[in-house]
Amino acid sequence: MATTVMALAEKVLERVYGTSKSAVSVASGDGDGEKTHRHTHHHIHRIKSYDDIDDDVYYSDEDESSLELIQIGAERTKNLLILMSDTGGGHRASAEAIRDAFKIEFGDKYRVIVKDVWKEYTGWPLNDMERSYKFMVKHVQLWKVAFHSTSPKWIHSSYLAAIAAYYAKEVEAGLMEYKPEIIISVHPLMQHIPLWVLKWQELQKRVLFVTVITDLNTCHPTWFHPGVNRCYCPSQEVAKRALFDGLDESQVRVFGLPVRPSFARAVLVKDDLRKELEMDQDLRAVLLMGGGEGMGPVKETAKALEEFLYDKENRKPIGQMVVICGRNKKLASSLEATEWKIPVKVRGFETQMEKWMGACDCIITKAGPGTIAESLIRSLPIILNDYIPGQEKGNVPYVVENGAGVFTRSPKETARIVGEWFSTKTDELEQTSDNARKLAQPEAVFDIVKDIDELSEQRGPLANVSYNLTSSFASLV
Ligand SMILES: CCCCCCCC/C=C\CCCCCCCC(=O)OC[C@H](CO[C@@H]1O[C@H](CO)[C@H](O)[C@H](O)[C@H]1O)OC(=O)CCCCCCC/C=C\CCCCCCCC
Ligand SMILES: O=c1ccn([C@@H]2O[C@H](COP(=O)(O)OP(=O)(O)O)[C@@H](O)[C@H]2O)c(=O)[nH]1
Repeated sequence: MATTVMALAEKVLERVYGTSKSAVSVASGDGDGEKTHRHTHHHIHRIKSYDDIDDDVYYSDEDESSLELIQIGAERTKNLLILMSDTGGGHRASAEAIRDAFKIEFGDKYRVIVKDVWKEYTGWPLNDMERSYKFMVKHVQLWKVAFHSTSPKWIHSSYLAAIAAYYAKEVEAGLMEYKPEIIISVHPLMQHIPLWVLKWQELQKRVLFVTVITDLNTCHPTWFHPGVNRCYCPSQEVAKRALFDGLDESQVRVFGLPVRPSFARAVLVKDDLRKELEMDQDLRAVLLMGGGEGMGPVKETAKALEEFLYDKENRKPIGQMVVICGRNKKLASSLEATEWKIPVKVRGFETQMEKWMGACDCIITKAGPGTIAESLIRSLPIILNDYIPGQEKGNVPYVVENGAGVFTRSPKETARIVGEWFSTKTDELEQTSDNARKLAQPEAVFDIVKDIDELSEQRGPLANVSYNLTSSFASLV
């Protein structure tokens, strides 16, 4: 069934593009006024941005139909496009981790661009995924049904083929804008359509396409596409699923979930961090958060913590709390307006998560894979207080069975555990922290970028071929 759908999808694309490839026009118009306008705009932007950022290459664009690239110098910067979407905060965090690791390891060898091609190049509903996703995860039953009902290959392939029929040209325009020699997808819905576009444009052999999975366990099968050059799995559990779903062993690598190098490489001293972040120097600290969107029972948990971290008899706090609300502004302003009996820091979206984690002694969070992987690197014992059905469900046993934390949905129970960790059960806190450290994979992002570089080097001169735009993307405009 799935093979039939794939074949159908290709037929759909063939229909979309028509019989002649020159019909795949970015700037020449296709009869659809609005779309043509959008394409033309992108094209102009593309030429501008390339001139702006590239010192080594020059483009001649007097005639848009014969875009040429003239290469100067032997070592040329390679274009690498990372496809992500802000559905949650984890995909962007992983994309940025990969971008930063490329910079650290390879300097200017790669020009890395992080893009949400759906948002920038397509229309509804794809360009509004963030909002739709937020709505769906708020109504968990809806998300549960959507997640599980789209798991069979033939179902999600059909949906994606239908979307491809409508938006493949736009996606292609998005890819063309950056002329990537390497594409990295860090999102479950960014394999199929870009790969179909590459295949149809006969670029599949020239452009390296890899997937970096950002779910630790029960991920959606859309992550697994047999057409990728590599599929980086963060855990053995995910690798097993990839093999089960038809990927070959040669395609699969297990290095861990990519976490920003600022977590892995920075030497952070708790006392210094607390001074910098204006926290109490002596009290143990708990970090409370709910992913990039500030989801889950954050407010209730903060209130319960206030009770359990306050010694009523001696009228003094036994701990302090940091609440990071992410993009949830309503939550932040509500917590900021509260008076607390213990020292509390309320923050919005923080860009230096490694510092806040480094300054604390344990963390309470929903089971987001990014936050979990980062907490492990900082050796933070984890209390998971929620999970999104489907992709995050498996993160709970991943943490609990490895002794790196506990799971409870009850704010009171959560606060009780923290209260004990900070008073009578400090040994348990230490032991859980040790277990977390053992599970951490701080070097994962570097292993991933080195492997991609190796793959790209193995292709050798092929990179030049793919950059010969007259024979690839440019021949299509
Ligand atoms: C026959 C029954 C029909 C049932 C109705 C289904 C209608 C289809 C509607 C929605 C599609 C749902 C897609 C499910 C696949 C999702 C795969 C997946 O794992 O997605 C996860 C990501 C979010 O990333 C995760 O975030 C977590 C934290 O929040 C965590 O960080 C984790 O690590 C991340 O992986 O979800 C998405 O990006 C999904 C966005 C869906 C928004 C839906 C908007 C509507 C857009 C398009 C409609 C058509 C979609 C077709 C999709 C095709 C098949 C899957
Ligand atoms: O204020 C914030 C809140 C969250 N994050 C990051 O957002 C990501 C959240 O990813 P996760 O997979 O945990 O959950 P999601 O937000 O995708 O649901 C992690 O890297 C966090 O460090 C951040 O940088 N600043």
